[in-house]
Amino acid sequence: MIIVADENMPALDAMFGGHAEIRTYPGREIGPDQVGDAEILLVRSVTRVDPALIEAAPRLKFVGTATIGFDHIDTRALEARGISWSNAPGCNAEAVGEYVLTALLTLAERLGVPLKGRTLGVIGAGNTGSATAARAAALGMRVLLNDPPKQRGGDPRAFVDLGTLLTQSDVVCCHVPLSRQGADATFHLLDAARLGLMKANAWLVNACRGEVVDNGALIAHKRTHPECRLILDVWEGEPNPMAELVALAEIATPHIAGYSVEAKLRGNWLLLSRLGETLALDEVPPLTTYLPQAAISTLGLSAPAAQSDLARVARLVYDIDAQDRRFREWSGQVGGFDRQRKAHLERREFMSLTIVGPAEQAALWSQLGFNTRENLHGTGL
Ligand SMILES: NC(=O)C1=CN([C@@H]2O[C@H](COP(=O)(O)OP(=O)(O)OC[C@H]3O[C@@H](n4cnc5c(N)ncnc54)[C@H](O)[C@@H]3O)[C@@H](O)[C@H]2O)C=CC1
Ligand SMILES: O=C(O)C(=O)[C@H](O)COP(=O)(O)O
Repeated sequence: MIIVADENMPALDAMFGGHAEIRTYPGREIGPDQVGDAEILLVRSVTRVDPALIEAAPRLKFVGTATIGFDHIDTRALEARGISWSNAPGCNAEAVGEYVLTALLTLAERLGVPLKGRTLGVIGAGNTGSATAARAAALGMRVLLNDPPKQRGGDPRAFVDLGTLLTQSDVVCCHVPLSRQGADATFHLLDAARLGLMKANAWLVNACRGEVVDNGALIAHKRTHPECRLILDVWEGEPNPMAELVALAEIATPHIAGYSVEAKLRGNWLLLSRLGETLALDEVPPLTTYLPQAAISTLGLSAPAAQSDLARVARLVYDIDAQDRRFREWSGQVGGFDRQRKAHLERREFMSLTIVGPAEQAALWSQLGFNTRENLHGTGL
């Protein structure tokens, strides 16, 4: 069995090595010339699985993308050839929720504002949107959800229309897939007119796909609404984002909101689970088999944490300021965006850190995603 895979997928040998021959390439370079005898193709979001690639792979049985988004895959062309495919739903939901939470806490600290009592609007209440919503609610934020497909499907949560969300939210977070057709198409969902509905000092977070927000219109909006704050992880025209927009963002990162160690391994592992029969696996080892020990695993708190303490702890796990600085240093250099992604700061999920602290805040830490156990003495470690 021959597997062609993106070289940026971790633990490929540990997971698939015993069952197949693995050939790896940089994701953007996987094309017709690399897949001639591939039976399984494992990719991430930067490989375009289009008709030309599919035609060049006569032995292809399965395409797996270790991501949630699959706008880079021509699923109709695969289905027409009878090739099965899978994405990895939910693999990076916690990572994205934690990225957004860390970014919000960091920006709030810079501006000296409380988050509690503010309204956060989530556009797209699926896995990543729900993970973000849960953390915002734990901070005491009022959460609004907009998701017409889920609302039509009978999801019992309370939803609002997009106009209501945009006019009422202090923070607007985008968590939709990129789609270009149909009633729910998201390409330029936030165009000039919709950006104009936001409060003048609203914060906008885009951690889904750059093209969901009209980046040119966003630049114009920010120029006329300097109080608006931007947290941007994704960009139109990746890997060449508009330098002007990078400079206007408060927090700018190179499409790594979903890049925790756990999320990347989970994405591969979900594909391994899908391939059990094809690879004749007796069993799929649990994900923990592949997880390294976190460098810092326990943190003791001697007093209830204020918002500034939450920010410090979040950044102990993931130093988003450092990621932002690095991105700006490299921004504009040829190949800089992809180099930044490859050399992104290693980041564990909050669950890798056990918080030992006052009992009254155990529920808060747990809702934010951390591991918790009560401080038995009530006064610290
Ligand atoms: N920056 C990063 O590293 C990451 C980016 N993403 C992006 O975020 C997207 C969302 O990820 P998940 O939450 O895991 O996907 P999901 O499929 O669980 O949720 C997406 C939600 O958006 C809703 N939706 C679709 N069209 C909509 C519209 N027009 N308006 C409002 N809601 C709409 C869907 O009904 C669904 O509930 C992915 O498709 C991917 O493009 C995901 C993970 C990491
Ligand atoms: O899951 C998704 O969808 C994402 O956006 C990925 O986290 C992006 O990572 P790469 O696939 O581009 O490495």
